[in-house]
Amino acid sequence: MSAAPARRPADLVIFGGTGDLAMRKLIPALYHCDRDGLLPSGTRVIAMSRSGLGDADYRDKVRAEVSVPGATPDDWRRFLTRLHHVSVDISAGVSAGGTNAGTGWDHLTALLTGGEERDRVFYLASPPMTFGPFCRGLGAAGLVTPASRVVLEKPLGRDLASAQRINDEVGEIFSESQIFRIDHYLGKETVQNLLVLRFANAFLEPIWNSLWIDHVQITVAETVGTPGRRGYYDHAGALRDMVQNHLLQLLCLVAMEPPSRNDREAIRDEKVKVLQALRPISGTEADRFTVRGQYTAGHVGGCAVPGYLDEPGSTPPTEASGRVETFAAIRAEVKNWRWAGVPFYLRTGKRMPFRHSEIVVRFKDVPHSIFPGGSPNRLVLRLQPSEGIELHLMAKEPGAGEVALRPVPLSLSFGQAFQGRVPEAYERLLMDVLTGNPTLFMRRDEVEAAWQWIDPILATWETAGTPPEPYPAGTAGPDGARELLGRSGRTWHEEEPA
Ligand SMILES: NC(=O)C1=CN([C@@H]2O[C@H](COP(=O)(O)OP(=O)(O)OC[C@H]3O[C@@H](n4cnc5c(N)ncnc54)[C@H](OP(=O)(O)O)[C@@H]3O)[C@@H](O)[C@H]2O)C=CC1
Ligand SMILES: O=C1O[C@H](COP(=O)(O)O)[C@@H](O)[C@H](O)[C@H]1O
Repeated sequence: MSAAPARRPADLVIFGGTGDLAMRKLIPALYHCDRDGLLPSGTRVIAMSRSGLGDADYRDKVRAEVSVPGATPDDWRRFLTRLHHVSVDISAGVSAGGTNAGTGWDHLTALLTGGEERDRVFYLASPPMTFGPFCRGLGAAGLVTPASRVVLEKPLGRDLASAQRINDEVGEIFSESQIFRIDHYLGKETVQNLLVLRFANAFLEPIWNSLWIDHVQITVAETVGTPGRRGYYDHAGALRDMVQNHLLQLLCLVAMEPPSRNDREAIRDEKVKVLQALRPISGTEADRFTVRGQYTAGHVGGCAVPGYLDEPGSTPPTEASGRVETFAAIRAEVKNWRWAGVPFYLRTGKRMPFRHSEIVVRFKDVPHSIFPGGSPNRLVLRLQPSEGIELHLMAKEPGAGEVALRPVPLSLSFGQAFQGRVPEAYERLLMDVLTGNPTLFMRRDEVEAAWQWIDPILATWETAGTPPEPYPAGTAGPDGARELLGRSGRTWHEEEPA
């Protein structure tokens, strides 16, 4: 495991500790950190929600709902003793000066201020509109010290204006160096490896530009739908949930200039420049260069699944549910010297036929072909389900007679090359927060530059008055996504010869 162990015990307060993110990702990641000996003794995880659970109820809930392959009873026992739960309703507010008896804030204060001194990390795994009130609550309760840190989950806000408002509200309580804006894609091994591939190998840089590269495809396809998440997803959609953050971060890492140092500010400076160079897409261009879809009933992995509108959710579908996109595809362009004229095709969707996330860099045709057939080289960076890199080269099919060409992949599988379990992104990132390393987190200007580009697309979609194109669950998205590339004679990677 590459993460550094924490040196001092900490209190990690997870606001939203009963939610989907906490139960599916954060708690399993913390379990692994604990099992790998990275959490000093005395480190506690304090979950917060309105649920009214006590410590014992919360531990039972975690044990019943969280599954960790290979977990042992002893490891569970030790880990569970670290868990606590505090009930609080953020909408009830908090008042300064200790008049919060019975609100949950007094309970949190007692937990954090009694006993040995620990680092304090506040992880906001709750809807973004609760971030400001929660930080105000912490400030009023006097719980923020100069060494405290706060982690903000994505998407930060719904648009540029709300992101700025939340950043301002959080900034009233925490300084920028205390704020860790998380995008868990930056904690994935292959994503970090992209920087190493580009900047620790000499051969790629000379061809990493519009002279050699025809286009780039970035795909994050999921088989999961959104059961139980309607309350969140109806107000988010794929553009806010996935493109504004994960896909744009991937695009930045592919397109950025070489930073002068492996240093958090140098890397973040280069990413911001890419976001600022994105060609704006609005009005009629949004119709030409973007596609949105919503899944209907279908089959995924041989099982029948309902459409988005029939997903069981905490709330019944509304008019907003009919307009929300579960699939988005965009033809983006980075307007600078290196990338002039190179389309970056971004695509993400729920209920796709396979879970696969990848970046495909498609090179240009050879300038003069002396063999029949053949196809351009492709560099494929696989993020999920297994992580690895493939370089598709042209090779001659064995045999006499006329030369026949076939693309053959040179493959590197991280699982095979590096023995042992590859840590989940959240393990790495949680340890970075606990040890105070912000390199893989987003700076305020990055998040806001991303919204600046997303906003006009959102505005066009919201005023369009047309619903997203339907696509059956288990298919590769609406027809429009194929047409987005097809207009230029290109095809999505999975439709090219293997
Ligand atoms: N789920 C995922 O895979 C990912 C989610 N995220 C982000 O994480 C955040 C949470 O998402 P998710 O876990 O899916 O959402 P959920 O709706 O599943 O969970 C929300 C959590 O916040 C608590 N909460 C909500 N409102 C209040 C309130 N007023 N006072 C106190 N507690 C409150 C809820 O508890 P209760 O209702 O009991 O009070 C619950 O614990 C979102 O910002 C999302 O974008 C980011 C990456 C991945
Ligand atoms: O941030 C989010 O990410 C998950 C997908 O994460 P992955 O690591 O499993 O690829 C997505 O399902 C969720 O909707 C979104 O909020």
